[in-house]
Amino acid sequence: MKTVTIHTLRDLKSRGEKFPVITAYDASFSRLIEQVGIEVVLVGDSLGNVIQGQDSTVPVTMDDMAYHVSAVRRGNSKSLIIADLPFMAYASEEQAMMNAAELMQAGAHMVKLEGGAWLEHTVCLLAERGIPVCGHLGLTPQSVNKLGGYKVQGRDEQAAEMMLKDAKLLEQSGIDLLVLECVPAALAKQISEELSVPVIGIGAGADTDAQVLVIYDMLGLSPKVPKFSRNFLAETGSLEGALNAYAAAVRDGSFPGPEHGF
Ligand SMILES: Nc1nc(=O)c2c([nH]1)NC[C@@H]1CN(c3ccc(C(=O)N[C@@H](CCC(=O)O)C(=O)O)cc3)CN21
Ligand SMILES: CC(C)C(=O)C(=O)O
Ligand SMILES: [Mg+2]
Repeated sequence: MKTVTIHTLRDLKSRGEKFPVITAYDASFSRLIEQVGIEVVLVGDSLGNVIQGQDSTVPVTMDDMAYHVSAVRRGNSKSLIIADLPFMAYASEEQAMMNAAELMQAGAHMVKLEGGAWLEHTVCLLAERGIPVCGHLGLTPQSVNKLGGYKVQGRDEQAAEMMLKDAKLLEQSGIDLLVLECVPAALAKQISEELSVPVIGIGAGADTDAQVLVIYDMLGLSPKVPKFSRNFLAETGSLEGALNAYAAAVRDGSFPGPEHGF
């Protein structure tokens, strides 16, 4: 695999080629991900759940994120590395710039933040300063206490319109990628079609430009695997086989199936 940049991903979208994204938190999995040629690695704040055993991503700190980003970067010199800015690390524009800089200096190529219109100016500031940004709409787990649980978002017409508007505003502000989590497939399809930046889905149907899964979920290691995931280790019997099968299934459109969506 050639070194992946944001331009590689735009080219894939313009050619209609779907690409896989997967989370990693350490150098060993990150090396395997490079070996099988998965274009994008997300150092997700889901590490709160799967590494630390927390019941949400809210307890995850900047120190936690920087530690795992540096490990993932050391294991992989080809994939594009996205790092989640954790809970309250981008509450103000000043904090967003300081903390994004820290994750970029730890080895990330892009930062991700959860939210819509309120992030308009933050995204502009980061983009202007040379930091690529990934947006995240739909189920935004850092707001679980406000949302009242891990629930599908954008079900009624008003919420769907709002999400489309937020997506367009984030694109105008300068995001280079967008994650849509737990949204109805038809809405994710529409947003993917109307944006020129690649849209990555999780529990968002088959018609986004890319898919992402938490690596421990697709290896069957998580105690509570969300319904949008699939156990690729059980199907293949090796870590390398599981990652290869996931990448192939995303690229040929066979994952996700209708049973993985809302
Ligand atoms: N291991 C793990 N996997 C994830 O995908 C994940 C994390 N952790 N932590 C951060 C967020 C939280 N996420 C979650 C967690 C639970 C559900 C869940 O229970 N979903 C229900 C559907 C709810 C509904 O129907 O409204 C499901 O049955 O999958 C979804 C996303 C996704 N992210
Ligand atoms: C589930 C993905 C999109 C994420 O944000 C994470 O792993 O933290
Ligand atoms: Mg996250």
